[in-house]
Amino acid sequence: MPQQQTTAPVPDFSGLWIPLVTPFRDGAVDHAALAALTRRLAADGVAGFVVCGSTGEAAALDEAEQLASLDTVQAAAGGLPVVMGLSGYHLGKTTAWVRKLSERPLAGLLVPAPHYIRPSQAGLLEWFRAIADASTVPVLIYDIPYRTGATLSRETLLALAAHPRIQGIKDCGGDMAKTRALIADGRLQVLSGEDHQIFSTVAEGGVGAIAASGHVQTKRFVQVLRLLADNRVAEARAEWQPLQPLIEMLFAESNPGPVKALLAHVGAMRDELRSPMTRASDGLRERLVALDARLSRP
Ligand SMILES: O=C(O)C1=N[C@H](C(=O)O)C[C@H](O)C1
Repeated sequence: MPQQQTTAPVPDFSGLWIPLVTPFRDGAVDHAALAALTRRLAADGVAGFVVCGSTGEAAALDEAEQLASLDTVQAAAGGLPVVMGLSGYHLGKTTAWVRKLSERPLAGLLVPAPHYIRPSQAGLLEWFRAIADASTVPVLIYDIPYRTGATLSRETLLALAAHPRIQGIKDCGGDMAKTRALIADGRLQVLSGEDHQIFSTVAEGGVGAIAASGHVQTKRFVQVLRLLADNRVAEARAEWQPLQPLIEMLFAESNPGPVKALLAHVGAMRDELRSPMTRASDGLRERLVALDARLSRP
């Protein structure tokens, strides 16, 4: 009798993933706007969605709001995969949340190092292993030292790559040598988490990006990644170069203020954030609107 196959298929995290903003209306999550945004992005060719990333202002959402946002996105995503972001620094509470989220049909969990407490590399190994053990869905490491205060070393990341549930990394580490080592190692799917590094990371062998800027000019971002996947580097560069000033402007003030300002300008949502995150300044909004209009001309 043939042996039963027990190895889970390797999930595919390639392409452009959107870490969705959370639209608000008069202080509450605007589910109608979130669903409409998800449907538009799916039609524009994105590979999947991240709910409750940093761009989603997850820190300002309670658990019920996070789960309701996830439900809205999963219902509107047209079958595209959805990853859920989480964060914390209390291991017991975080693993309990991971177990609860694992009951959902998720493509993965996006997990940063615990913020504020700055554990050792051994402590970081324990954190990610405990979370991956608690999860029944794939885990993507969210390496973002400038937000968490904890730097994951190359050795730690390579050790974590041995865990069967840890399948990828959203790389905001700011260390191209580390990025290259992970790509060369080949066990983790490397996604750029820094919008201005999408081209270089994917050209060097990364599989894709999780990029807030992809909320706007979506088809162009999708096209850059498709061309790179086809090794059409010169054509990809021609699509990529006009996007760079846009990315610069979208991060000139705290994300997601600028991207929400632009989405509000086209009527996709209200220009509303939860404190302490704030709206983009009027000057930046005007410059963004003008640049987006120029990029939208055929
Ligand atoms: O929400 C995310 O995931 C992203 N976060 C980065 C940030 O920390 O601002 C930016 C990236 O585009 C996506």
